[in-house]
Amino acid sequence: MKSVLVTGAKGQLGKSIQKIASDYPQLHFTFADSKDLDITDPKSIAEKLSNKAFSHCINCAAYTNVENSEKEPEKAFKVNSQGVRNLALLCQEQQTVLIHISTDYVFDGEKGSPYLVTDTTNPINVYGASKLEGEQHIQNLMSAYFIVRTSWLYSEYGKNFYKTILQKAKEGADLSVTDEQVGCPTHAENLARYVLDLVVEDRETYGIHHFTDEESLSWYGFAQKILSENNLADKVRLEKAKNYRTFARRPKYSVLKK
Ligand SMILES: NC(=O)C1=CN([C@@H]2O[C@H](COP(=O)(O)OP(=O)(O)OC[C@H]3O[C@@H](n4cnc5c(N)ncnc54)[C@H](OP(=O)(O)O)[C@@H]3O)[C@@H](O)[C@H]2O)C=CC1
Ligand SMILES: Cc1cn([C@H]2C[C@H](O)[C@@H](COP(=O)(O)OP(=O)(O)O[C@H]3O[C@@H](C)C(=O)[C@@H](O)[C@H]3O)O2)c(=O)[nH]c1=O
Repeated sequence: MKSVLVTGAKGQLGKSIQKIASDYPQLHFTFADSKDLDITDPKSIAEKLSNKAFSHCINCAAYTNVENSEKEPEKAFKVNSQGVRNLALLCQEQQTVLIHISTDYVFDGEKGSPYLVTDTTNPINVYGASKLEGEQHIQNLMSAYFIVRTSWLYSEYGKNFYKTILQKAKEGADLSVTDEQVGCPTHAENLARYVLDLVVEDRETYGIHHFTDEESLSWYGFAQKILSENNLADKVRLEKAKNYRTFARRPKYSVLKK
């Protein structure tokens, strides 16, 4: 039986994997949150990853606060770059296949058409730069790995754009949302199924992969969809924001091509 370690298990992807784990009875799961396993601490990783206990490790641990990453870049790099390096070293030593999740924000958004896995990266914010460094450590240190880039994750768990918009709408706030960035919102459960299928199917197509849901939208378009799915479209005022103020720059167009 394949044995799968899931790090960052209390984040939205980690929880989505836990939700569907019973659909994969052929896999044995160990879920580790940041207290059980801190990827910035090599000793903490080695306590779990020893004696070749795991065939696969799905790394859901990350520093995902895009705005705070600009203010505290060292925190983003510590987890998304150094932490991932620690994990890659141990996985390589233990012959554990690493399935690592990365982001559309490794691209600058200037291409204007969907990004291929072979396209040049050029992050324009700290979070994207830290995630790119994480990817590079894995590529340099490992032979059996999947780097799965995805985008605009949402789910019932954690903090995400879907929940923020819904919350604001339910409070009766007027909404002002940018239409200046386009990407593919992706339900975390669909990504969870994709990564678990990678494990089950024993694929050895190692390297970088892109996985997103199909529809590309602006954040404004996504907000429209969220309101209409929740029968709130007639009840809330939604306007297109021009120059919505943020600390971090974000790619204008970050659709990923599978
Ligand atoms: N959210 C999104 O829109 C997107 C996310 N991604 C990537 O997908 C992956 C999953 O994202 P998502 O589930 O949304 O992220 P979340 O922020 O919901 O979860 C991340 C988890 O990582 C944990 N964590 C943070 N630091 C450490 C550490 N040092 N050691 C162990 N665990 C740690 C956090 O725990 P705690 O809260 O206890 O610190 C948290 O539970 C990440 O790699 C992210 O970069 C890619 C594209 C889009
Ligand atoms: C909440 C809100 C956001 N916005 C804008 C700000 C920003 O430009 C855009 C998205 O906002 P957020 O800050 O919610 O999303 P952001 O944190 O940028 O989301 C990103 O997270 C990381 C982890 C990823 O890897 C990316 O794929 C992407 O999902 O929408 C509005 O215009 N109006 C609003 O009311």
